[in-house]
Amino acid sequence: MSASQDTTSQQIPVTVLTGYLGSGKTTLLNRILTENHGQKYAVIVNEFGEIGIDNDLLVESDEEIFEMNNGCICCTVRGDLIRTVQNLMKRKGAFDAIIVETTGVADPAPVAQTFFMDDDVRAASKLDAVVAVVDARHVLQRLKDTEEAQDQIAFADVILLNKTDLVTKDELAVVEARIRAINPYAVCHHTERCAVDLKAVLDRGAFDLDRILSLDPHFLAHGHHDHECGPDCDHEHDHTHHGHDHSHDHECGPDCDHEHHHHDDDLHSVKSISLKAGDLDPELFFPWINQVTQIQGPNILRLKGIMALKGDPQRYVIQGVHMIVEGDHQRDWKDGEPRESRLVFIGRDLDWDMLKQSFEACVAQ
Ligand SMILES: Nc1nc2c(ncn2[C@@H]2O[C@H](COP(=O)(O)OP(=O)(O)OP(=O)(O)O)[C@@H](O)[C@H]2O)c(=O)[nH]1
Repeated sequence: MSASQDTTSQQIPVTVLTGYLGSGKTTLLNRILTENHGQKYAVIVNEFGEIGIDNDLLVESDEEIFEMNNGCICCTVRGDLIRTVQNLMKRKGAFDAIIVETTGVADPAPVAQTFFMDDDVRAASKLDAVVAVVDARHVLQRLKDTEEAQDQIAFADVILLNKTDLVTKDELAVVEARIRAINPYAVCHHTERCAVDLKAVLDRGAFDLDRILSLDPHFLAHGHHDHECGPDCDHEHDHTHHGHDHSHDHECGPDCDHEHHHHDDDLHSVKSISLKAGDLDPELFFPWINQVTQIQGPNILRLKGIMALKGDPQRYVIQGVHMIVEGDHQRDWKDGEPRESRLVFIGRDLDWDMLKQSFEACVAQ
């Protein structure tokens, strides 16, 4: 678990661009490539695993995905992407950053994991952020019928809620609430034809342990929201088509950091879970997080957290993708800053009660 400061400066930042078919990825890409920002981008587009037209049209190509050594099917890296990045690296200096546009129906995890997990790729490049373009007009339907649409939102650090010209203000609010229910932590911009300040999209440092918290104002904010959920609560953390339905029979109070439920009629719904505690016992916490990610890894799309470890003057930041967790010290806790441990999971079929209880068992005595 470490993030070397020395290597990061030489690593080329990589932005992974996701979004369902027709959401506006190419529109954004064209904007990035034509705006006058003085940066040179290498763009890797779309075609992973798809057969070239010159190949045998009759053969369905399997995506080339390698399991990591631990054999977990959730932890995969893409051989084709590794080779493409390696080839690009031979032309080092020719560009400042890499953008990978994934296919509209692709699960973004293997692409992100390749940058997160493959040693050679990682030495040369660093994952900057996962950006999802969402079609405001069609996303609600897509969320009902495809898991990929959920995964793309769940995985994102930055979301462009695009095609706002095709929905009313009220419809947009419903769509945004639905997106927030899947991923309350991404920064969300409303756009028409992906018109957004590119600084909001590029060079975000969302996977950079040093910057992860300072740059993302929404990250972890939800864990200590300052509203009170009342009987009329239509807050984003629980939506069903049949009215308000917290699955636990309590009423959310001001410290509610309850799990975030989603529409009943969706496929295995993605939800986010925020956990909060004071100082943790590192002897308990590290074995716990390793165990949780080993057991629940396939269902964990993203995890991020900042930990106060007993006896440790520094904030400890962790993040993960499926079973792979990475962590490092960030900076000293400031005078007067409450030493608080906060951990967020975004995933599918996560057992909130088990996670909460076992997390709280790591609290330092
Ligand atoms: N009305 C409207 N149309 C848009 C907007 N953004 C993009 N489009 C149009 O939507 C269509 C799809 O946009 P693309 O940028 O090609 O979408 P994509 O995600 O690259 O599509 P795939 O490559 O099929 O996955 C194009 O006709 C765009 O001109 C928008 O904000 N409003």
